Formats: sequence, structure tokens, C-alpha cells
Amino acid sequence: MAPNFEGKKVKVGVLGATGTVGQRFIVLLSEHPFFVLHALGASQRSAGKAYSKVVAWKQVRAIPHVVRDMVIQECKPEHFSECSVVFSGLDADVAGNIEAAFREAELAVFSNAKNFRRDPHVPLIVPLVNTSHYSIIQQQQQLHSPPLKKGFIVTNANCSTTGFVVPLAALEKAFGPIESCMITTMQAISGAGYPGIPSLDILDNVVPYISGEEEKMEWETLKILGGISTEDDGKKSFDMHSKQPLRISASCNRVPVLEGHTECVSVRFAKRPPPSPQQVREAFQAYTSDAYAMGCPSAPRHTVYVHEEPDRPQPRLDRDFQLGAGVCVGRVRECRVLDIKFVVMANNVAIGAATSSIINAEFALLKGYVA
Ligand SMILES: NC(=O)C1=CN([C@@H]2O[C@H](COP(=O)(O)OP(=O)(O)OC[C@H]3O[C@@H](n4cnc5c(N)ncnc54)[C@H](OP(=O)(O)O)[C@@H]3O)[C@@H](O)[C@H]2O)C=CC1
Ligand SMILES: N[C@@H](CC(=O)OP(=O)(O)O)C(=O)O
Repeated sequence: MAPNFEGKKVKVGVLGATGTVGQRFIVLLSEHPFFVLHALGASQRSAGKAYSKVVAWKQVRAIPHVVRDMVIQECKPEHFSECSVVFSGLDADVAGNIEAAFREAELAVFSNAKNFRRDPHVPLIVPLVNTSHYSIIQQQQQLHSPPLKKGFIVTNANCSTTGFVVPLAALEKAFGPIESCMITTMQAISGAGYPGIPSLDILDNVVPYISGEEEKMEWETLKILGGISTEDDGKKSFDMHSKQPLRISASCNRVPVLEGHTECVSVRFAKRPPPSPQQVREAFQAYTSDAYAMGCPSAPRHTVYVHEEPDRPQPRLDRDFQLGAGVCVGRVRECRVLDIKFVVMANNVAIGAATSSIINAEFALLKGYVA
């Protein structure tokens, strides 16, 4: 049972509030049991204007009343001084310096951008998988110059990484290390932001290239699924799954779907003989997250929902299940080259972006990391 924050909700800001991910943050935070929207930030183009006047609103529901007339600020910490937490949906070209400035101003920053994912002291947290990585935050604060009392950065993963790392975590929990993994993605156009890909490039078409995406999937997975090692002097580092090397090969494609990344995954287990498809299905069904157990209100009840129908999951039918906060798998079957193959579908703007950051912040608050 989650605690009740009514009457003392935590004031939060959203950086990049006008963007694709920023709009998701606004929808989810406008009626949140722990957090209350207090400040919005975007570029100089938008600053100084009312939110509803500048945003190219693309959500199905109307702009929440609470932000319609809120004046957008430049992304400078002094405009967010009453907030304890900021969520960042900033363009990666500017996210690095801005997020660092907010951390230095002693705010807790929950970011979707790629800039700090490879930082050795910043956790890369998919909240349905590796909340244990919060333990590195104290080191991040101690090693900062000057040392920090409250400020930190937590990142979430690339949206395609998020989709397939959740079932992988379920499999490793049940059957031990995975040795190798092949993934082919079919990624929605909302993943490229707004206005994103020109309609003449994507309609009636598949684009077999997304810049930097394959490298991110192959690297981020190791940081997320690996543990944290502690040296004799107490210094912590991410072990990158090095005790049991995991080989990953990703191929990424853009397809004319609005929301929901679909991925075909094949895995080979270290354990011989490998589990059967039925054992794999049961392991997916049994997998639950610490975030859900802790009472994070945005964490899904079904972390991995297993479809038995032969033609599911599908993005159009399944992306809103549990508000897009879990992942859906189906077609679990034997692979004649590796061991097991399946399809996973994850909502790229929900668990692939804003929802992950929000669950991360809920968990941090419940664990006492947010002061
Ligand atoms: N879309 C997705 O599925 C996912 C996206 N991400 C990541 O999340 C981040 C946001 O993505 P997305 O919402 O798609 O991007 P958008 O392009 O839709 O939005 C970008 C936001 O950044 C703001 N911005 C741009 N330049 C500046 C600046 N100089 N100073 C301050 N703010 C600025 C924009 O404000 P303005 O309107 O004023 O220009 C806008 O609010 C990116 O880092 C992306 O890689 C991560 C996972 C999934
Ligand atoms: N590249 C992803 C979305 C994204 O922005 O990823 P990242 O946060 O890793 O830059 C997509 O196009 O679907």
C-alpha cells in the first residue's frame, strides 16, 4: 500500500515540456498521487508564453487544465527553485548541460535523454528491472565537485532497449545468464519526436536505419542487466554483465506505426539444456518488479503480459494496456538457431520514456532518495 501524499505532494518541473515525451509527462503528472506540476521549461522559442499557446498538442485527451495557462520558463534552475524533482524530455543536443546545471542546483533529475546514460556514476534504470542500481547515487553525489547533498541524475533507457530488456531480465531471473541475443525492431514514428520523419519518407515504407539505435541497444542492455561491483576501497562500478559475457546483435527499422515499438527477439541461454517455450511463458508470467511491490502507483500489475493468441502483441491493439506501463510478449516458441524466440511490444512514449521516469521518481521518493 503506497503512502498518501495528499496535501503534501512534491512539486515537480518538466523540462522539454512541449515535446513528444514532455506532453506525456504532463498528462501523467497532471493527476498524480505523489507529484504536482509546478513549473514547465522549453526552449527560448517557447519561454515567456502560455503553454497552450505554443505547444503542438498531439495527445488524445485535452491539455490538462492545470498547465493551460502556465507560463513556460527557460530551462534554468532559478525558475525551478521551488521544485524538488525535474523530469527531462529535452532534446539530446541540449540535455547534457541543462541537466548537469539542475543537478548542481541540488534537484533530482529524471531524464529520458541519452547524454548521461554512459556516465560511470549515473544509474541507467528501467524501473521494471534494475532499481537496485539506485545504490550508486551516493557515489555520484560524493564525487561531484562540489559534493552534492540532494542533487542527482537518474536516466532511463532508450525506448527499444526498454522493451526487450524487461523480458530478458525475467529470463535471467528464472534460468540464469543469457549468452547471446538477436533482435530486430519495428519502431514507431513517435520515437523520432515531432515533427519527426517526413510523411513522404515513412508512408508506404520501412526505413532500415535509425541513427545510433543499434549501438545503444547493445550497450545499454549490458549496463542494465549487469550488477554493481564494489572494490576494496568501497568504490562502486557497473560490471556490464562481464562475469557472463552477453553478445547482442540488434537491427533497427522505422515503420509507419504511430506508437508502440515491436521487436522480434531470439535468445540462447548459458544453461543446457535450455528451458522449453512453456517454461519461458511461465517465467514471463511470474516476473514482477520491485517497483510494483514497493507500491509505486504507476508500476504495472503485469510486468510482462503474455499473449496466447498467435497474432499478438500488436501495437494498435496492445499499446494502451495498463496505460502502456508494462510490456506485452507473444509467439513464444523454439528457435532453430538459438534456443527460444518471441515477440515483444512496448509503448515507446510510455514505459519507453515518460512512464519509466515517473516510476523511477516514485521509487526514489518511497526509498527516501528525494529530499
Ligand atoms: N519519443 C520517444 O519515444 C523517446 C524519446 N526519448 C528522448 O527524450 C528526449 C525528448 O524526445 P522527444 O520528446 O521525442 O523530442 P521533441 O523534439 O518532441 O521535443 C524536444 C523538447 O526539447 C525542447 N528544446 C529543444 N531545444 C531546446 C533548448 N535549446 N533549450 C531548452 N529546451 C529545448 C523543445 O522545446 P521547444 O518546443 O521550445 O522547441 C521540446 O520541448 C530526447 O532526448 C529523446 O531522445 C527517449 C525515449 C523515447
Ligand atoms: N531513438 C528512439 C527514441 C529515442 O529518442 O531514443 P534515445 O532516447 O535513446 O535517444 C526512436 O527513434 O524510436
